[in-house]
Amino acid sequence: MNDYSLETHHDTPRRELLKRLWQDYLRHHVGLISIAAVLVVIEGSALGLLSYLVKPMFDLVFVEGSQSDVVWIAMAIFIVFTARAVGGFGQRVITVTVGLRVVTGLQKAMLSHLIRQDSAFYGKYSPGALIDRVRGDTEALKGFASTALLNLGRDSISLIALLTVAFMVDWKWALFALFGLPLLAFPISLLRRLILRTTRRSRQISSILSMRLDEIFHGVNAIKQNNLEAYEDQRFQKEVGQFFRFQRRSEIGKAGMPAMIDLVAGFGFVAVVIYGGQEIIAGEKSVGDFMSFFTAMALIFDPLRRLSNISGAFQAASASLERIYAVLDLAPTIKNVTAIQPIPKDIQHCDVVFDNINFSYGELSVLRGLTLRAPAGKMTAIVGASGAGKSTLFNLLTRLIEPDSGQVLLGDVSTDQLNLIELRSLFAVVSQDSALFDETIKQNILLGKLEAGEAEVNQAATEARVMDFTNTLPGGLETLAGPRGSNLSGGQRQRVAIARALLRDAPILLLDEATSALDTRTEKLIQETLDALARRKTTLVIAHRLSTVMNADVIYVLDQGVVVESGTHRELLEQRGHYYQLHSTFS
Ligand SMILES: Nc1ncnc2c1ncn2[C@@H]1O[C@H](COP(=O)(O)OP(=O)(O)OP(=O)(O)O)[C@@H](O)[C@H]1O
Repeated sequence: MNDYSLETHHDTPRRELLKRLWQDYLRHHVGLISIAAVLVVIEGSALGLLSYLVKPMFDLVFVEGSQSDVVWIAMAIFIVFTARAVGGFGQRVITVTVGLRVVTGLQKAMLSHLIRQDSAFYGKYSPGALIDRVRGDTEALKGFASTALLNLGRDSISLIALLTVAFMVDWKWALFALFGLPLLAFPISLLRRLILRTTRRSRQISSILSMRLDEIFHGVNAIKQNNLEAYEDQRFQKEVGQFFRFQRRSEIGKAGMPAMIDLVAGFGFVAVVIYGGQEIIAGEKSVGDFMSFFTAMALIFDPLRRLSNISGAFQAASASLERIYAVLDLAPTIKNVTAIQPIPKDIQHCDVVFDNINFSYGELSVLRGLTLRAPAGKMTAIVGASGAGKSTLFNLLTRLIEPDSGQVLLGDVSTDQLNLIELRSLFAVVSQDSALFDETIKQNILLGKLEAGEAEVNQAATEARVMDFTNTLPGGLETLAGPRGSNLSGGQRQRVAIARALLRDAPILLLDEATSALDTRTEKLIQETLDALARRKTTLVIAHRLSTVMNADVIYVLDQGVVVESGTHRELLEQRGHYYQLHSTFS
């Protein structure tokens, strides 16, 4: 049983995550990374060379006053700076490019993975929370990839070069300056744990915030009509407060690392000034020695601070990486079997059969041993009280969900033996939720058949009475439908969805309350089109308004997940049972 969990597994070693990231994404950019590595060496060594040049500058130029040495030292310093500029620029461009490619690659992979998840998964996670994973977590990773990795290469090389110079000048001074660093191991490991823990929590809360915003913006009218502004405000403020607290603790942890390095550096410097100062006074060391050493040490602590920062940034990034791989590791339950059966050639002559279906949403039993047959090329209606399980039948047919037991058949082939894409291409669906996108009305219709020509679109739009209202719009069919079709009325949205289904021209038509939002006149006109279509296609209709199903060849009445009656309109009325009661109530 798939529980569709996106919980992260904190016991997965973070090294494993990095290894996967390398194999899946970074490995492909190994050429660019190698060039960046060379540039890193150039940029990183420049600081070492610079501090090395301080010694001749002091001893030969400032102390001895040698004019001839000024020129080569100045030239050398210029070359060092130029090399550093070129290396730094090239390295940055490459690292940022690789970072962006990794992040956009992850975003693409996450979306194509998520879009193929079972629809039950979307019942568990809100759009806002998923948007936050795809955008927020990958962005968090990008911050690490492009700045931290950039520093990692350059600063490690700088550190090595500068340490070499410091030890070359005087190894004892160098040890004095650095003696406190090993003492930092323990507090730093504590800080790293703090950062990881707090970042994990702040990423979780960030998902909740995105979900909340998504709900608020989608439901803004309901919020206003129910005077819920203050309630939503307070709830959001409380959650933002939590986010603030965890994020701040994480940032404090990150800031703590370089601060500790600074503190230890201070003690080291004091020790060198006292000890080295004595040696210079005694004439054992030159001022140039001291200045060269001092420059190297002063320059060491900058990269060292940044490197210690990386460790914190890595902890933060790994919290996002865990969340990204939790998505990429999720496997859908509804997928193709290994031995796929071909779609029956005579699909238009195949009955649609639900054979002894049991289905439940978790604990809620929805269908209980339901059996019904929708004859090929005929119109079958399914009626019954709200919540009886009618729409669930359509979801089973299109394999958005799977039965707990029993079979859905097309002719004598079980739908779970067919290729999912081929199976779904057999249906044109108009559902209660006529999903429209923020594109033009025409583009929304075209989603039924992307390759359709102008004439086909116009015909579908005319038959679905879309033209009736687009003719009065300045943009006509090119008018934008707005986010989720919000620029159109409920009835207009339904007409666009019907036009899309007509254009699709699939062998099986599924209409779930397809005309419920239309005025009586338009409904009657569209009903004629749909009735004509139903004569050529296998059609299943769900409707509360019984007037729309009176002409159906067979009507099934559902009650609490089972078929309680079936027959034509006339036969069912004569039975004086459930259908008769429904009919009397609504007419
Ligand atoms: N995604 C879901 N998760 C959990 N329960 C669900 C889900 N979708 C539907 N249900 C439940 O399953 C039952 C059947 O729902 P279904 O949508 O099939 O009913 P219906 O007969 O089409 O109702 P209506 O006429 O109101 O559209 C209902 O009790 C509903 O609450």
